[in-house]
Amino acid sequence: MATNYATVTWDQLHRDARQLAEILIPRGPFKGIVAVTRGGLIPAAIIAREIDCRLIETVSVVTYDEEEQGQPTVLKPPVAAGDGEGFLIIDDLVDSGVTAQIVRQLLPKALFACLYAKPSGKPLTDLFVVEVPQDTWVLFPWDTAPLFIPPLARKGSTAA
Ligand SMILES: O=P(O)(O)OC[C@H]1O[C@H](OP(=O)(O)OP(=O)(O)O)[C@H](O)[C@@H]1O
Ligand SMILES: Nc1nc2[nH]cnc2c(=O)[nH]1
Ligand SMILES: [Mg+2]
Repeated sequence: MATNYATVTWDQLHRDARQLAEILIPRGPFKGIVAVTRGGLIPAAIIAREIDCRLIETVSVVTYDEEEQGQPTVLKPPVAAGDGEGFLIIDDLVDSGVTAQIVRQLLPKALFACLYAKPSGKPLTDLFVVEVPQDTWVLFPWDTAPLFIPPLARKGSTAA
């Protein structure tokens, strides 16, 4: 389990994805985007809109169950992207870098970009927006929901 948590809101994610799109434009144009599902799907959709790219392929890699890291499994290969030449790979984040390494092996000629990078995964990315400490678990907007919390003054009160 992580020691710390960092919550990313929809607004923040949108801003970070637009910032990544801005630094990607001079590296393009791209034939298409390969989104690493599931986490890369929403960032890829935002970036596709900004860089004006309509061809989206997916690669599905399952590595985590909740916060538990397991053996990575490729559920769907990115067949439409060939060896990756001219393609851009988008994921939400790199943590250990295992997922990025597998995707890079499948698409050796593609550019790999993500929004957030922890130190272990950083060397596996070509571009990212924000570095996150290794001991921090990023909570994406799709992982969370607003929750009622009682006012501080009522803390410890037995009243509902
Ligand atoms: O660098 P790593 O240690 O490999 O971790 C990063 C990967 O972990 C998460 O995916 P996850 O396996 O949880 O699947 P999901 O995207 O379908 O939620 C995240 O979306 C990255 O793809
Ligand atoms: N949501 C989420 N998924 C991950 N998969 C690997 N690391 C992380 C993380 O920090 N947050
Ligand atoms: Mg993922």
